[in-house]
Amino acid sequence: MASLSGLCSSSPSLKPKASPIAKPSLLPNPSLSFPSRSSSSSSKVCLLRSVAREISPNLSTSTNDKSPAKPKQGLEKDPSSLWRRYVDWLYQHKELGLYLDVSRVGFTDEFLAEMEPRLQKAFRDMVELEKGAIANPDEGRMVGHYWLRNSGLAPNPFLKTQIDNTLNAVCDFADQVVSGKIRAPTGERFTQILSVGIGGSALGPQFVAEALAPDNPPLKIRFIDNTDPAGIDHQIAQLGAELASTLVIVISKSGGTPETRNGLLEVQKAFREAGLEFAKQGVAITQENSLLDNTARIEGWLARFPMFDWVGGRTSEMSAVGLLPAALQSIDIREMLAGASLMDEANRTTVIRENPAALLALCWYWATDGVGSKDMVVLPYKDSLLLFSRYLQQLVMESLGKEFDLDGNRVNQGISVYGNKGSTDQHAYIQQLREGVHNFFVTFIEVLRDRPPGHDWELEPGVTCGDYLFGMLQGTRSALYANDRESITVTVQEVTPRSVGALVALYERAVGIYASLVNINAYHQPGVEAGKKAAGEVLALQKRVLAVLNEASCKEPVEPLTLEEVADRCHAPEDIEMIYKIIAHMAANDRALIAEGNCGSPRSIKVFLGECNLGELYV
Ligand SMILES: O=P(O)(O)OC[C@H]1O[C@](O)(CO)[C@@H](O)[C@@H]1O
Repeated sequence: MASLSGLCSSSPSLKPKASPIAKPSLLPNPSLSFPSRSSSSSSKVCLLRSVAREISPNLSTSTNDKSPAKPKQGLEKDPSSLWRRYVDWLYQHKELGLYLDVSRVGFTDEFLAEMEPRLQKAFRDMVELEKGAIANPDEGRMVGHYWLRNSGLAPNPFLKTQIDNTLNAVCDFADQVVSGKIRAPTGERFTQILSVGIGGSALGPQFVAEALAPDNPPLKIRFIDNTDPAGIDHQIAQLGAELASTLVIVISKSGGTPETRNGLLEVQKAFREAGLEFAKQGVAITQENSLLDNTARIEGWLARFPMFDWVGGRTSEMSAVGLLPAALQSIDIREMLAGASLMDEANRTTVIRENPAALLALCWYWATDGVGSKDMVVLPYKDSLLLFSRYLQQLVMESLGKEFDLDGNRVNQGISVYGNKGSTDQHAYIQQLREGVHNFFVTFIEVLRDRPPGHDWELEPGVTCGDYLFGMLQGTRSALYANDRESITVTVQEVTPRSVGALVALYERAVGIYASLVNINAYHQPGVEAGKKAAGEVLALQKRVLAVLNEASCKEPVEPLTLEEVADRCHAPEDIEMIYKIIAHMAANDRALIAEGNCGSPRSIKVFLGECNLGELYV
């Protein structure tokens, strides 16, 4: 395309073919304190262990008398009743070292009784789903992410073999890359991974890398997860000469997501400019015969791994999507799968208080009145879990945020999720949570192990840095509860592949159960299509605008057009605002576009191209 310049640019560099019109610049006018002494400086007592008990199937003895139909009263504040509630409801998964505390959510016996049959229906739905029912009716698809960590559950031997073969292929390939058997074309080992993907094809790998990658992984990972050219340039620039030893993993279930395609094209251009052969460093993870798969096959990329039709993007962390990047960072993916599988097993019981995912779903329903009336604030008190809330944002909101229920009723369901990490957020928005608008419930994620053994020290007598983090969590939980703000606490011993696998599985199942409680399809995302379609229409309109301008700019003399004239000639008078935005955007990016008038008053603008005869390019 010809050189470009334009609207709102201070230095229009183009020479319009012929124009009597002056071209003025169109730049717009412009403490918590802790006791410092402790009798024991190295208390190793595990409070949770000391109160954990074998869970009995009896229902709660809570004294609150609320039901979903009634407005909520204040929460239980009597310390001994609260302690009893804590002990009664504490869920423990011994093998996973995972605890779930729902005592600071004020659900009542009446609520439980009301929800019991609905939860039993949800359990039956999950059984059917795991057996291979078309649990995603709109797309006519099975929903099989649970089979990924226990291929024996797959509804037929063909799928089981597909899962096993893919896992073996991922492990083999990762082993060969890490050991140096597979090398970059220069003969060096691969040192970097550049992952290109978006949404479910990025968020899981990002979360897991942040949570589990060792300090010095054999391959370091970075991500292109947008079509922001500056962001892409930044990632490529950061790789510098290491582009030659970078494995580029392009991940897209559909194989046709525009942002991912753009990322790939940009990376391929960088390879060309560096004199590198992309195909020898490219890996595709996508559905068989997708556009991406065909491209990778025809161009002879280094490797291809399958995505399955029955795995959704947001539940794909245990497929090749999540496993390959993790294995290349030497994260133990079989442990991740084992953690997820153990959690799945726990979530198959029909005894509510022994089923952690059901407990979560129940609490979500209680806290949000089953209509998303409150937001879920996720606060991991561990830096490495920073991206858990972002990961959950897609998992929960893309799954539950639906206009219609399964019977076609308009329900506008969903639960908003946000969060960052504690105690950092203490100094950002906890003020509002404690005292401001009461439109949320909190999920604390607690990690008992502060540091690897042998590294801890007391920065003041009896108190370590991790004790402060612990204190901040407990203090925030208590302070919120004192002001009737409900919270759930999920506790794990350590951040390990096993516990991360378990966390992913816990939330995947909670979303499935909750979806059943509110009778929606959690496995499609029709709302996303509207935005994608509209974006396509904007780009099509941009091409029409360019074609119209090209024609007017090829006249002698050049015919500058008002926005109304452009819109009329595009046969799109109703799109005049979008046309203005298109022109402003192109002008801001030095495209071959000259505009006169005042940027701030669109009616005064007249626009033409700095060059004509761009021919058929825009048609
Ligand atoms: O893996 P794909 O097909 O590129 O899709 C990426 C993401 O786009 C969506 O389809 C819609 O945003 C997500 O569900 C998905 O995770």
